[in-house]
Amino acid sequence: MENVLEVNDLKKSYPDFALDMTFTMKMGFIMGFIGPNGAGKTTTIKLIMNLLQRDAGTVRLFGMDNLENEIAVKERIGFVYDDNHFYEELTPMELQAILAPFYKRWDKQVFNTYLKRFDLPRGKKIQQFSKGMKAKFALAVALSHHAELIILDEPTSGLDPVFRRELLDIFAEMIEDGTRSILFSTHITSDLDRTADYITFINNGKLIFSLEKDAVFETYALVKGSSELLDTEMKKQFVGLRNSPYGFEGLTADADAARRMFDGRALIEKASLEEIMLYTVKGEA
Ligand SMILES: Nc1ncnc2c1ncn2[C@@H]1O[C@H](COP(=O)(O)OP(=O)(O)OP(=O)(O)O)[C@@H](O)[C@H]1O
Repeated sequence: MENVLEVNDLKKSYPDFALDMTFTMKMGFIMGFIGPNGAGKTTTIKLIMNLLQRDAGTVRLFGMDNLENEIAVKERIGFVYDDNHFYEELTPMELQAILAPFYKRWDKQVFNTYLKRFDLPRGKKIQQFSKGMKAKFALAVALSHHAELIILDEPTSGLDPVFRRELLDIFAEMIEDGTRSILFSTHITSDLDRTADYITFINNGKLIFSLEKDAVFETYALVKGSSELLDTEMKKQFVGLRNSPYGFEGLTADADAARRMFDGRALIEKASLEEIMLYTVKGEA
């Protein structure tokens, strides 16, 4: 299966932050890109889009180098970033007139269909749109040139649950025929439980994992038991541990090993993405 995106040893350093990232993404799926504030999600996305100069590494999009073939790859990407700056004094129709010539495959009919579907007034200035309307408008633009890869930096942040759900349903619809992929960053891990096929989790500029969602839940588990069960050797098996009213609660990154080790003496439960993120980042929930 073709990789739509290959990020290899991609590096970028700031005085107190260093990104070093490697992961791949297959065509036809939704990948959720998660990590706490400052993990490097926006930096990675900007490097993929060549909006930021990398220090080292490569990015391949549709099998092509993203720098050597910048125009060709961008033609095939729909991009929504967290603070889209459109000319706000323009209306959607006026903005279309400016944007369309930049894309070989701009499709006025598709754009109009999305404006209608998202209830966006064609003749109203964008500055008069609500936050949710602006998010939908950015999405309409990203979807109107037959992009095969949609990259969105926190598309659901600041949106109400109804709106978020609608957006996620649109994502699911978009990948149905297997010819499009979506990479979207978020803090809202519950959005991913429903929609994502793959989860890429980064922390402090480093990859923690990039896995199929089901594999994440098979790999990680929450273990709950009485404190006497824990010795120093046992403690080493945990990504993070905390005391609970009943003893201890901890996250393991090897659920099978924990089952063997505790052999029925502790409760082993499915960990949510939020718990995986909290324990990994803090060492405790
Ligand atoms: N221009 C810059 N100069 C110096 N440091 C920067 C710059 N841009 C980003 N950083 C640092 O890089 C790190 C990663 O930032 P980034 O915006 O990629 O994180 P993020 O995962 O998108 O965070 P958030 O979820 O808060 O949006 C942060 O520590 C940030 O301070």
